[in-house]
Amino acid sequence: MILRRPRVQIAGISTLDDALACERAGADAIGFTIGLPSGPHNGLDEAGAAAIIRALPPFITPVLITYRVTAAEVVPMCREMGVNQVQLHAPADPAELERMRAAIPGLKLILAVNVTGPEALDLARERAARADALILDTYDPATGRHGATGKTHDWSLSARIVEAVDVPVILAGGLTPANVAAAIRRVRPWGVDVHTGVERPDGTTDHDLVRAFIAVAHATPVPVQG
Ligand SMILES: O=C(O)c1ccccc1N[C@@H]1O[C@H](COP(=O)(O)O)[C@@H](O)[C@H]1O
Repeated sequence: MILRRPRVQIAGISTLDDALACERAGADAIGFTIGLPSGPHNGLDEAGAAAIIRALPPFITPVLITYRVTAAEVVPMCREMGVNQVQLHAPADPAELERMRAAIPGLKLILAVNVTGPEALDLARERAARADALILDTYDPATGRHGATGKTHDWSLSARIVEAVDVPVILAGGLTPANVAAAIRRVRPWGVDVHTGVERPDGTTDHDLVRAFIAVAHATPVPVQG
């Protein structure tokens, strides 16, 4: 059995200092949340994200995380930010996904699946057919929200989704330095992603938590599928 370390994304990054701290800690990707119903995260817009991305060193991937789902909205955001990896957190029409692919060379589409129950399996299979990767996140019925809930979901369902689809699966939702090893061992995802679990109560990114999260994730290898 071939083992390798899971990929790690840190989401909700809004300053160059935080982005460089994630890179130094070994993050593979940095998620910039733009186009959310709740408005800019820490005031970050496309221009601010573009300035951070231009200042990054090589070998770390910037990702646009958004609820926007039309090519008319997403393509200009990608071009302004200089990204070709997009994480969509709302259902997108297949034709819109194709328009995005036609407009952004080398586009990687990461489609979110909210693991609300067994019905998530069929939804995951359906979305995997149009995605380059899936991200499994938590839906919080108390707020009607998903994304940055800081809450975990049923990892046994996430593990079943990993087994059921042929695309990389990223586990998200309530991960922290304290639970990420157990999550990786239970779900065996291609990667993990965290926002709330590495933030301070004031919403700023805690570099010590970032370093701890990445160190634990890297110390918990996963079997290579296929
Ligand atoms: O990060 C956000 O602010 C966000 C907002 C809306 C949709 C998705 C968002 N981010 C994604 O949510 C996961 C889980 O967040 P958490 O770790 O439970 O706080 C995060 O990893 C992002 O991919």
